Amino acid sequence: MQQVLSYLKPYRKWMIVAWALMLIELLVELWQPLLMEKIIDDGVMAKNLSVVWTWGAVMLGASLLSFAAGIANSFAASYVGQEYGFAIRKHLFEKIQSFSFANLERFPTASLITRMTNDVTQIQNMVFMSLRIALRAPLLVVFGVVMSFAVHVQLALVLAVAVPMLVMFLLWMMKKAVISFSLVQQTLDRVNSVMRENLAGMRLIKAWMRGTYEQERFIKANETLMKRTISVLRLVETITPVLLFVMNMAIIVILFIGRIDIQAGSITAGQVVAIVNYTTRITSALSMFAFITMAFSRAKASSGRIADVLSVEVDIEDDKQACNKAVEQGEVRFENVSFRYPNSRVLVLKDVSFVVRPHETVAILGATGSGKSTLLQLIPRLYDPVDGRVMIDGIDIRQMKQEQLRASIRFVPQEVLLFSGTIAENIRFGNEHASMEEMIQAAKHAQIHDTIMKFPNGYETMIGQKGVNLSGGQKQRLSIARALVGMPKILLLDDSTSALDLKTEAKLLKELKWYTCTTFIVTQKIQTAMEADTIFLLDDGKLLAKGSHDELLEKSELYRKIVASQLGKKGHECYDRDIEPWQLRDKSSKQKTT
Ligand SMILES: Nc1ncnc2c1ncn2[C@@H]1O[C@H](COP(=O)(O)OP(=O)(O)OP(=O)(O)O)[C@@H](O)[C@H]1O
Repeated sequence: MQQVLSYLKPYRKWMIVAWALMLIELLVELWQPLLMEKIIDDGVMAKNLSVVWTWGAVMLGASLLSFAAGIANSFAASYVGQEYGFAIRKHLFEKIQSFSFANLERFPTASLITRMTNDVTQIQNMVFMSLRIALRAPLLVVFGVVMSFAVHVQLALVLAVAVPMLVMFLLWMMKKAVISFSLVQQTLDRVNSVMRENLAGMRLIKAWMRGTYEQERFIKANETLMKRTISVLRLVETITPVLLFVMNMAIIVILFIGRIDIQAGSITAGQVVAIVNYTTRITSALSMFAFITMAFSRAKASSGRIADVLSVEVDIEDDKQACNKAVEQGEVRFENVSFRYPNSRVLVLKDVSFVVRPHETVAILGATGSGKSTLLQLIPRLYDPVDGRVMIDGIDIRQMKQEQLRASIRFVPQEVLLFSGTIAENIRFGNEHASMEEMIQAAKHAQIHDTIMKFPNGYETMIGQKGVNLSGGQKQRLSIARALVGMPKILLLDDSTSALDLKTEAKLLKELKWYTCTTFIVTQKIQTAMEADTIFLLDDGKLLAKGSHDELLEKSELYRKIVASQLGKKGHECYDRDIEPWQLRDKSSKQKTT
């Protein structure tokens, strides 16, 4: 809570103003029963109309002052609440942006969204309440009892018994409510997560007719949320009836004793009315506790969840002495690199060592799950190895500024992610300063320019969320264009040409030679690998073999098997470099069918 509340510091002045206004309201409220006492005893009972008029006017003026202070306090409280919410959301967003992949994996996306929206709103509400009623209510209770003693000690004793009992009861309820509200919040996360998965996978759900299953999943999550919310509301809703019962009993006792004392002449009617008035004001202040309890319990649960995000130690940060040098050559060296994902004990890369010279093209082949994507992700330092080191241009990348490192690398992940916006905006995501010519050039090299020109609005064509209105191959080529426009020193293509036909892919790979960058291409296709200068053969996280196509045919049994399984030919026949790779596939498939 303390960490989250520390963001209130810049609004201290406004908070003081709000509390000062609240104090004016409180003072008027505490003064009013005394004014009533005066009007009743010196005016009504003494039949002195001028006292009634004079003190009635004072009471009216005090009420107007309290009303104005209340409105001004509301404005100040809303201002602080909104500004504070804005600041926390901003800090949360910045913190999440600084997360490494490993940090991100700790929090489900839906949970981060709930924390940034619903949890921040809960804290905002608490701040508003703290400035508006949360402090006023307890002060009113304490000073209400004190003032009652000032009016009449014997009658005030009734309040001195009832109020502490109720306060104890409220504290006990608050403790229980905090636990229940944190459960509600977790269930809300679950509902958000089911909804998010459902919306993201709607096409698959419809195509596979899994609507009923999804509906049941949602109903289950929604039902749990409803039940938990009802149970916590029931808890909180018992507060007001208990409160009213005890305070009404207190009023009956005060009136009973008051009647006897009036007859005995030890108290005036005005004093009894004043004490009853304090009692009703204390009751209303205590009943605010139900709302305050609710708001504080929710805010406590929410602040814990927000603090969880804010206090995450970002595990990939720039070293203080990190060099601020851009990548110049693009030489990539792995020295005995081993890696396991933070949430796993299994080594995914095992003692991998290699050097890739600047401007060389490397194809990475290997079975699914052999660690190809993982190897690529270590180059822009999305994760740090558990052993060994990754070096670029002779510098350990942990000694480089991440901004410099990543500015020179363009990573095209396996799963294409496009943003809603125009095609031009999506390509410029790779280089916001790219001119139209540079953009077209990148699109041409990525073999997507002609397709774009066929769209009625060309480069201004709007792309739907995640590129829904594009084919798989179009999306892949667009994401490659986006990488090329950044003129990278190191280009990482993670199976990014899998949806392309062999002819288009071969053209694209040829155009890549125009770029003076070191290129890593993860692929499952032997024809793609054959285009590279060097092929890495990964097997179960180990770099089993490396070399050119010819060298691997000679020295690797596994490579020969892959070649034979894909091309339907004996390895040595693939030496025939007059045949374009896509022709090789066509030829082999024809052979198979004849
Ligand atoms: N974020 C992660 N957390 C834990 N384990 C992971 C994570 N990502 C991948 N793995 C595991 O690491 C291993 C290597 O995965 P990787 O994605 O690098 O394989 P790959 O060779 O690229 O596979 P594919 O060809 O299917 O894409 C797999 O066993 C996978 O289950």
